Amino acid sequence: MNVYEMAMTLTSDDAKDWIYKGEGGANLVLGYCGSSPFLVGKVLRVHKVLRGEARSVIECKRLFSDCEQLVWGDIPQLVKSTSKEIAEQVFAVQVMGRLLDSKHIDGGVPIFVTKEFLELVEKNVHTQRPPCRLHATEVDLLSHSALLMSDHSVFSSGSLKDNVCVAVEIKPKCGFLPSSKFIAKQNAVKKSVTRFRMHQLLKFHQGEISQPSEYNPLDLFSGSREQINQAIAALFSTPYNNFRIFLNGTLIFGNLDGADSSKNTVYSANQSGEIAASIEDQIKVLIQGECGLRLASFIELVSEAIFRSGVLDRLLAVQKLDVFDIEGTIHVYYNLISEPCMVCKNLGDSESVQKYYWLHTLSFEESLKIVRDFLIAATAKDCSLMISFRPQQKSDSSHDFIHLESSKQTFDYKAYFIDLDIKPLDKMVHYYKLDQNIVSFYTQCGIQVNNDTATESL
Ligand SMILES: O=P(O)(O)O[C@@H]1[C@@H](OP(=O)(O)O)[C@H](OP(=O)(O)O)[C@H](O)[C@H](OP(=O)(O)O)[C@H]1OP(=O)(O)O
Ligand SMILES: Nc1ncnc2c1ncn2[C@@H]1O[C@H](COP(=O)(O)OP(=O)(O)OP(=O)(O)O)[C@@H](O)[C@H]1O
Ligand SMILES: [Zn+2]
Repeated sequence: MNVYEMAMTLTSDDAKDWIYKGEGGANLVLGYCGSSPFLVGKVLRVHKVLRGEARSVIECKRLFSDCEQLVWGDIPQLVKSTSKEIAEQVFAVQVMGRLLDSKHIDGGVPIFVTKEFLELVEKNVHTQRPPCRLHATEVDLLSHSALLMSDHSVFSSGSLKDNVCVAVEIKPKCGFLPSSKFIAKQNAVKKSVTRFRMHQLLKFHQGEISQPSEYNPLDLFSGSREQINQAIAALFSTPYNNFRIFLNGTLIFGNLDGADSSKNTVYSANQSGEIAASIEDQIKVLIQGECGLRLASFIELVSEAIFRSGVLDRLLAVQKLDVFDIEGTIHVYYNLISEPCMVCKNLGDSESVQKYYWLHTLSFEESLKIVRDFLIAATAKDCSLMISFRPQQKSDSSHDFIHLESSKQTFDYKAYFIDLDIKPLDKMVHYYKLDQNIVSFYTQCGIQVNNDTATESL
């Protein structure tokens, strides 16, 4: 059955029931505030386009290029998708769901939306959109559909009234150090300093953030309770677009936009104290205990959920499908598009030429697999994890749960990945250039590198 057949159409009359929830670079996310039982506890993910991007270009653009049809050819439903929303749903469920465990995936349901609905919604949320996002992007009024998903910032999407829920959203980014032999000698630092750390320093230099994040993805993915705890504590200090907390679906910590303002979210000692006190106060509906201890208990709860669920172990395994690193995969990409390799063209020494030559001898089938795995890994490096908690309800013990000794309470929890979008093949050159910029900035700055907690002299 076509997914649209069981769905519905949102028209101008429905627009008033959809409120601003958040947005990233590519999508605007709306929360439902109406009373339709089918929609309570749902969010709507609406596509955006770059402001001013020629409509005719978008209209003509096919969903998948010829080469992408080959890359994803063994998932017929994906390449035959008739809308971006269907492609997103199929990719999330059939590709990412199989790798990450379908229990943590919500593909959503594509539903029809009229142009008038999109226009009205865009107008209604206008004042809440962060200026930088508003300036750069607008709702794609030519979309005929949007993705309806469960709101993972609440525990149970059916009835919001019945219980208290605190949820965290974490964008963990890449959790391992690459070891590919195709990493050039001058870029060897990539094997000892995380991409996240180096990118933070570049963003700081470019004025995008006011201080590099204290968060270290290696801690979060370490599998050690103590290090996971450290990672969560660091996310509290510098949340940027990597960390948010919601109370009953409303943001209480971090920023909605995931863009400039959140990238500038650095708290002074005073502010940190005030914010910690405010969070302490707000989470008392979930966590019992003395004031001053509840936040630490909450961090312990989040860490324990990550530790016990193993959800990041799976994510890490998917990220590691990027075996060759972009420095190897970029050559293979040129095999696929049947164009002369722009990287080999600029190689100086014959040793490197020989090293990369091997990649150009791979068969088309082998090249397809390498690039495909790289793109899947790219999605896994950019997705977010939402974990929602509620006090355990005796009547319903079917959920995963955690007993927290510090507050002597038991909590149900659920973990879902969001933003499992397919990455376009034509982003490969961008990936290569950005990687080279990140690493060359780091090395040129004369940073003393011994390990990931290197002494930096910026
Ligand atoms: O390249 P990165 O690591 O900066 O990741 C981009 C993200 O930046 P950030 O996490 O802030 O560093 C970026 O996030 P922001 O827009 O900066 O919040 C997007 O997630 C982007 O993906 P897409 O182009 O929307 O599909 C992301 O692009 P991809 O690399 O995942 O394609
Ligand atoms: N199913 C959901 N439940 C609750 N909140 C959600 C859900 N999906 C998205 N959100 C909120 O909306 C924000 C933007 O969503 P999303 O990350 O999907 O946008 P995007 O444009 O694809 O992001 P990116 O810039 O990373 O590509 C998220 O950070 C999250 O706070
Ligand atoms: Zn090459």
